[in-house]
Amino acid sequence: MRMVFGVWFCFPEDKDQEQFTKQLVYYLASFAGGIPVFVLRDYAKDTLSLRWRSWMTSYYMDRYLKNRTFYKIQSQSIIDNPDQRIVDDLSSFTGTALAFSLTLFNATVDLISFSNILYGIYPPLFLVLLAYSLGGTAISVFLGRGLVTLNFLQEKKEADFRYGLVRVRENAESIAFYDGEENEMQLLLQRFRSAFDNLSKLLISSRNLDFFTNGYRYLIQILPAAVVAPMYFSGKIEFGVINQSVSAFNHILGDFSLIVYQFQAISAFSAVIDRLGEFDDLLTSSETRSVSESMEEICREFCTINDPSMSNGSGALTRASKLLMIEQLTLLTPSKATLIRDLSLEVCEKDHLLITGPSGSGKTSLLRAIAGLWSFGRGTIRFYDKNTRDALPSLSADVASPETTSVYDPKHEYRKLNKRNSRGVFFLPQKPYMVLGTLRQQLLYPTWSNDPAPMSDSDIPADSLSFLMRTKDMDSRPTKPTTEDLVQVLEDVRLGYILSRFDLDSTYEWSSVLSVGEQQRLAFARLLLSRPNLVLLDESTSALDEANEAHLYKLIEAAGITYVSIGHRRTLFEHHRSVLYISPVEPTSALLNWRFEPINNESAYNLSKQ
Ligand SMILES: Nc1ncnc2c1ncn2[C@@H]1O[C@H](COP(=O)(O)OP(=O)(O)OP(=O)(O)O)[C@@H](O)[C@H]1O
Repeated sequence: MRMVFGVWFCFPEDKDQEQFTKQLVYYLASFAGGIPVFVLRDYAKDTLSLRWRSWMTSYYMDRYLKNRTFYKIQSQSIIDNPDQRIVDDLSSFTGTALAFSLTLFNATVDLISFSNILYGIYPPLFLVLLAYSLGGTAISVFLGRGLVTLNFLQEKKEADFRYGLVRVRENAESIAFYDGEENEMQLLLQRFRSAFDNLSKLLISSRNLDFFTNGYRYLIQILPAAVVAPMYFSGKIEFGVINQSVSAFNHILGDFSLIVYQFQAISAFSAVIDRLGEFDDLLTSSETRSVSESMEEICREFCTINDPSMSNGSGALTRASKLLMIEQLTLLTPSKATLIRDLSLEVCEKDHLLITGPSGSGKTSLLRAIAGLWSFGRGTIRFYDKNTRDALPSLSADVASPETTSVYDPKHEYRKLNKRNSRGVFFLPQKPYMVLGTLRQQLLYPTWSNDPAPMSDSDIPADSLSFLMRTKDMDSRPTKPTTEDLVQVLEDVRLGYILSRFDLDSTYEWSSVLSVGEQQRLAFARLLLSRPNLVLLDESTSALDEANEAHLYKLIEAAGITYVSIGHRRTLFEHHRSVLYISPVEPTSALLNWRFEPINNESAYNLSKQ
């Protein structure tokens, strides 16, 4: 704005008052017209930036959460702080990219307008200015070359420090029990110091660059007056032309020196682009790998068998009741040590299996492989979905896999469906996971979200962004449990009493306000609501007393859910039909390190003694 009005409003040196008044009116009129234009331009820029950021955030989150990329990044420590890249980097990328584009556009318009003026007054001045700014740009790029790396590191270190503080918040109770404040303080200070040291280096580099930038900016200021003044004294030009040339010179200098003046902002922007580029490459490679799933050495297959096959004699019936088959499965650690060798087994309906063995023998890794979270090894894991949509008692859910197409192929009995997950299988991890939200949301997780009934397009507010209004795929969701169902299931898992303390719709930090045993019972409540065909339980009752453990196992058995549990407790044997005992692999032996046995009182006793 200053740029536009500054040149128009100058005093006429011949004391022509009429001309002065005319210019004053022009000035005020442009001022009145210009203000809304400039304010609305900034508003439009910020709104566009916000919308762009919203779209990019939703796009990146989608890819981050797809194909379990978030899990791979975390478990293999592939890149640092993906959360910071999604929150801060995307925000500054969209904001800065638009601001730079606008600055570039303004500079181009400015350059075109003022080049004519300056070139008309004295062409060599224009050429000197061009040479000066090109030289200045080259020197500032040379002096500031380390700034991109320093900015990159600064982003990382700040994010590491913030993550350290988040971990203290998340693990407040454990830290308080350990009296670990001093250690935490040291660890956090170490992270902060690292950010501080890097920032100090960044400030020194910026200061050095500033010496040059300021010298560059002010050294040349005298040039236009020095060159043009002799022309005025010799009467070749009028007095106002000196002002005009100085002003035009400064404008063109600013336009040509965009890189010099904005170097620090540009280097910070480059660091953001580097971090986002790294993240984007990782997400793309994860997507490509999931497309070529057949390349994975541990092959997971999902098969659907049609109901008609169940009536084709007893053989077909046996086959139809199969839920899970593992063939020749060898599990390795990332460092290629063998955990489990050539495991083959099958789990049929109601054939509840207990997996046991010493700590570190690979039980959880086996469950991870079944869930598709562990890819080190080889072999086949096959899930069967009988498509028995109405075979289970209907508390509230219909769990037959909605993603599969029921296909009966008489030649092969089943067909590979190449999908990553099946709604017929549910996993309860060792550590109960409580989502952020209400008690109702805890219970509905992960099958339903707490959104209201299906939204039609007309329900979506006109100004909302469609990509932020995501709901779960309606067709694939079983019927949502009612409030009565939720209360009933809490009673079933003996958690009814918490309703006197918390409302179903109250929000708390549930992992802090519920005991671990209560959280485990809540996880069973989720399971009962979802009613899968098969559940894999990883020490999911470890925090419970024996009476509650027995009660929960009876509940899921009565609900028709087949379960595979990992556990060490002797009491677990009575709830299972067979046991898989895994022992640590002997590096020098080629023998199998597992044993599969039906459970009877004697074997239960012997195995529990090992
Ligand atoms: N992400 C990983 N990277 C490297 N090694 C791992 C990883 N996860 C597990 N391991 C190793 O694999 C081995 C088996 O781990 P796993 O968690 O399957 O044991 P587990 O039998 O379930 O033990 P526990 O009974 O103590 O829970 C362990 O030695 C463990 O250190």
